Amino acid sequence: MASPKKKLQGLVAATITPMTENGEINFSVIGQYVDYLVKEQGVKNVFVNGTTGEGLSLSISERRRVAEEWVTKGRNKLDQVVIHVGALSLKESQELAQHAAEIGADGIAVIAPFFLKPWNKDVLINFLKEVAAAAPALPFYYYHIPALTGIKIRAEELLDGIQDKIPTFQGLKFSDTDLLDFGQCVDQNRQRQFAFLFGVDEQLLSALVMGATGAVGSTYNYLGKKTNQMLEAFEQKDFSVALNYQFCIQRFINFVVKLGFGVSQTKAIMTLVSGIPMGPPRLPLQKASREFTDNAEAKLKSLNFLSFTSLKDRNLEACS
Ligand SMILES: CC(=O)N[C@@H]([C@@H](O)[C@H](O)[C@H](O)CO)[C@@H](O)CC(=O)C(=O)O
Repeated sequence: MASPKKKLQGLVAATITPMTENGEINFSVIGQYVDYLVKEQGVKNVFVNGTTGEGLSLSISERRRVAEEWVTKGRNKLDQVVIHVGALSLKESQELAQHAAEIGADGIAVIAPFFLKPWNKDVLINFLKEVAAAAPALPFYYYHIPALTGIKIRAEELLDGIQDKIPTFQGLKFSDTDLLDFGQCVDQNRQRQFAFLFGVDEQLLSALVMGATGAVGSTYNYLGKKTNQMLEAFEQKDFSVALNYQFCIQRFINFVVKLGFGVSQTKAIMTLVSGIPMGPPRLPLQKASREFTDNAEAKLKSLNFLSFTSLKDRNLEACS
């Protein structure tokens, strides 16, 4: 059985794949990106080539190179680099899993194949098992994101007996709002040392109450520091302070969701906050509009998530 150096916990940034204006991957900024996450956001774990990283829009060779760059640039800086290796083709998924092991990644994650779909839990487990077997020394995480895959098999059901089939199974990345399902995953597996990583950033506090051991998300790229303050307050059992942080984060996410929020907009916000050019997304996604970026910038400033340019910008919704 795979035994990770230590359990994956705390915040995990779902990394963006930086691109140039002509649509090529901009590998040259990944080193700077690692330093930014560690030094400015206090985030030392990354989840590479997932939804935010447009993993399914990259070629297999691009995915391999992106994974290599994160592992190389993250060495001695990041705690864990988990590579998402899910694909529609089992063979491609296995190739990526094996590659992740070869380059020294700390874990692999897999989504359910979503075109020709597994029609029940056993079929899905069989698919995951075959992928996991290609990297038998790496911790394996199931990436549950039913709104995007369309696979509605409950995570609770999937976890039932999963280690008998997949001995390297180490945890769940749960990107869904069904807290009954999430809570039952935790409750029914209390004797096991699984990582329960929540993936809906705006609801993380509720998931912590349910027993989440960590979180993977897009906003930890630029709101990692604020979210870490929430985690600390929760640890200290200072629940009203933790709630204030969550509400503050929600105010921003709620604002951008109303404008239309997704991977493209995450790229624009991260460029704005970090100063590292993330570039446009790849088709079929469209670049975020100038109007979106201007509005997001004003909101970030008013919430105190970005430094003020002048005192008159201040207002009362600022979060401390
Ligand atoms: C659908 C989606 O992209 N969800 C994000 C969240 O971090 C999301 O952006 C955030 O909760 C804001 O809604 C993550 O769960 C995705 C993720 O972890 C990934 O990129 O693999």
